[in-house]
Amino acid sequence: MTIDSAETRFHIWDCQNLQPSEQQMRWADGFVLVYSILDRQSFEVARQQLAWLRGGARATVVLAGNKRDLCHRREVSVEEGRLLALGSGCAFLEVSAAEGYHGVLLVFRQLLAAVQEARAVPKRAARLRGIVRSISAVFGGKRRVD
Ligand SMILES: Nc1nc2c(ncn2[C@@H]2O[C@H](COP(=O)(O)OP(=O)(O)OP(=O)(O)O)[C@@H](O)[C@H]2O)c(=O)[nH]1
Repeated sequence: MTIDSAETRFHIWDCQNLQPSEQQMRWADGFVLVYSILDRQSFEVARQQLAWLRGGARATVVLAGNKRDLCHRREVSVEEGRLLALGSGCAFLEVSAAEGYHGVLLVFRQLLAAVQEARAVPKRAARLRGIVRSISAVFGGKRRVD
């Protein structure tokens, strides 16, 4: 897939179970949780999965409400989806997989951005520690910064 003129290859593991296995958790850089906006039960499943994913590993997640083309039959409001994502600190989109590939492309673009952001945060923290250490060395401070 070409995103911002860079070629990005996604390997997708379609996970049907309620919780990903340990192997899937180790394998994945990020997760897309999809529910149908016509089906409240699928939203509740996504809520459970999100709680589980956000619990231990602080996984990178994008929440996607699908079938937006059928919004006259909607059971889950856009606000509910947005609120769930907001409370879990993940990205959120409503899309329609039936109306061409653009919505799906947006989901994967969001996922890539979230994964890149998650990877950048520890690097930024490490850089900051490096700067603080340098300052401590210059001023001969004894304070440890780990
Ligand atoms: N109208 C509409 N139909 C959709 C959309 N996305 C999927 N569908 C339809 O919903 C049905 C289920 O789609 P699947 O792709 O099989 O969904 P799934 O969740 O992977 O299903 P499983 O393989 O059983 O887990 C199919 O008939 C699709 O054509 C959408 O955005 N809009």
